[in-house]
Amino acid sequence: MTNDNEWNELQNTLHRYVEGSKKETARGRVASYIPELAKAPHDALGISLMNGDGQTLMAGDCELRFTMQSISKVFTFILALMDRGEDAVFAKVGKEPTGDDFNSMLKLELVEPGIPFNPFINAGAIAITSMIAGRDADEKAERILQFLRRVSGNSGLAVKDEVYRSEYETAHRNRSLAYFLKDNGVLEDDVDRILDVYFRHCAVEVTCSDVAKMALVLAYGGVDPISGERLIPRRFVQITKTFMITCGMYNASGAFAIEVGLPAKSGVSGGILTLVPGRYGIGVVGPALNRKGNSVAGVHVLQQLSEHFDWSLF
Ligand SMILES: NC(=O)CC[C@H](N)C(=O)O
Repeated sequence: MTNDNEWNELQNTLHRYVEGSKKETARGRVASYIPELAKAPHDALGISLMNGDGQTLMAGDCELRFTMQSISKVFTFILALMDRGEDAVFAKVGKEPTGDDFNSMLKLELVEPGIPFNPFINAGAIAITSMIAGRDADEKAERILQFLRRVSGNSGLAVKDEVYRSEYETAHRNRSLAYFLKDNGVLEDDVDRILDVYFRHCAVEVTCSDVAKMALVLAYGGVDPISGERLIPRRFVQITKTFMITCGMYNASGAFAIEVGLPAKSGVSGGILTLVPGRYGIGVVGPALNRKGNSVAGVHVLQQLSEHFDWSLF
């Protein structure tokens, strides 16, 4: 299928696929361990898909606003690589999946030298946040926000205060992880300051189209295909997309690689960032999650689309 034909067919079928996957939301539950997230609509499902000409297709509840949560980890990781370089980053986080839940601390104690297995589990992302350059928490958070605005092309992106506060007040597990990391010598700064920046970047509010645009830059190897500007070094995009395949859907990454076969990153607000290399950036939202913390209907619709359009890389 040529890309034009595929785009036309997507235009004709996207609504049908989203409608067909909506009933899957009944099999999931909206995250409530961050109390503010529990307010999200249980039965929503939306998708936005952007091509290299900047054309966008949208279907379902794509106007829904949600916080990035773990999707932000993709970009803090890239920013840490850009700030510190590969060697410094990989001195503090590993390159392997864990097979454990995203907020697990099991392997930090069990496996020497006690550094997080990868940058996309919570422990790894907290370590990465501590590497972002900046004089203080405000400057670090601001640099992350500016980077997200740049990649999304949306200068209006901002932190949703209610979600930030809600997580700040209830993140006992993340605090335990952070103190454990501090004790293992992984964190460079004060625990509370690092967590403050971490909660802020998790609480950046977006729509599916913002996520699709961010994904598009990764789909084009770090170049914004609309402006032609290189935003991220190619090597760092390659590393990031590899992690998206092996760890992006947490301990469901293997199943996702088999069923969908695309680099992806999910968040507990129900968002998924994924991409078809050299073609599309895709943003999905469906707040009802499966047991592993991934959008149940979001994964379903991507599975259907990948099968229909033969998108799997494998
Ligand atoms: N899986 C996620 O999206 C987790 C992000 C969330 N802010 C947390 O730290 O728990």
